[in-house]
Amino acid sequence: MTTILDKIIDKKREEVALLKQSALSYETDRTPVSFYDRVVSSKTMALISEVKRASPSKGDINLGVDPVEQAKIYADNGADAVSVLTDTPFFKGTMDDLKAVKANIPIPVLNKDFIIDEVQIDRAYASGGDIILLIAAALNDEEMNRLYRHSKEHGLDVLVEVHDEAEMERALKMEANIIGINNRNLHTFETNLSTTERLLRSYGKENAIFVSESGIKSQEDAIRLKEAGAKALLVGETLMRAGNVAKAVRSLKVDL
Ligand SMILES: O=P(O)(O)OC[C@@H](O)[C@@H](O)c1c[nH]c2ccccc12
Repeated sequence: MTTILDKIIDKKREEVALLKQSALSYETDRTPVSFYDRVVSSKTMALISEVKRASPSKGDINLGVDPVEQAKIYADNGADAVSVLTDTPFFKGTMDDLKAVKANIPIPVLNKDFIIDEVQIDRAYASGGDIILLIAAALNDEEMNRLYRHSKEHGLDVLVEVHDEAEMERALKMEANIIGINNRNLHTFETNLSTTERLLRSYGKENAIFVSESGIKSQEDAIRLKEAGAKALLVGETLMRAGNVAKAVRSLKVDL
């Protein structure tokens, strides 16, 4: 069965091939801002708030958004990082969104994309990204390790995303220090917060920061995930649709 994730990755291979042909060189020298350090010393549950115009599961979410204005509201109201979706064909985001956001906020920025090659990491680094996403469901062990090391060589934090026990084992084996538990199954799009609860019952004592991702709507959800052992949340759609974004951000910042 070809799933949406397979389709996205196929398309991403074309994009990467073009990117390599364009032979841009991404030499820059900057020191990324650490999300890990910020979370380790935080007394509240950390919040990664996302700029997401559209998605394959929800269609158009908020096409009129100004990414910079949205990110500023996030940062001003206590978000610990801003995630910017940069995939264009499926999420209607761009690398320019990431650059613009980075230029306007002091907190770390996550380049949310389907990373399959070093060239994307170099581009993220040069564009101001501080955190890279590596999705276990889209990469084998060799790829994950290689891309993880490449990111670390640039001083980038890496969020390793898992959805089940087997992927969690792989993330722990490579000693990922930030592990995202995606409540959404990227093959079927089903979202269930009990995914975080189940995985943290088995692995919550392991030495990593656990981020619960997707499908988070309310302060009750945040508290439930805190009780499960998550130290951070990744929230997109709820914030992109909120009538009062500032208030929505503040309501998701709960004490640990
Ligand atoms: O909009 P939500 O349900 O709050 O989800 C945010 C984030 O977790 C989601 O965008 C996401 C998690 N992992 C991904 C991987 C690729 C693209 C998107 C994602």
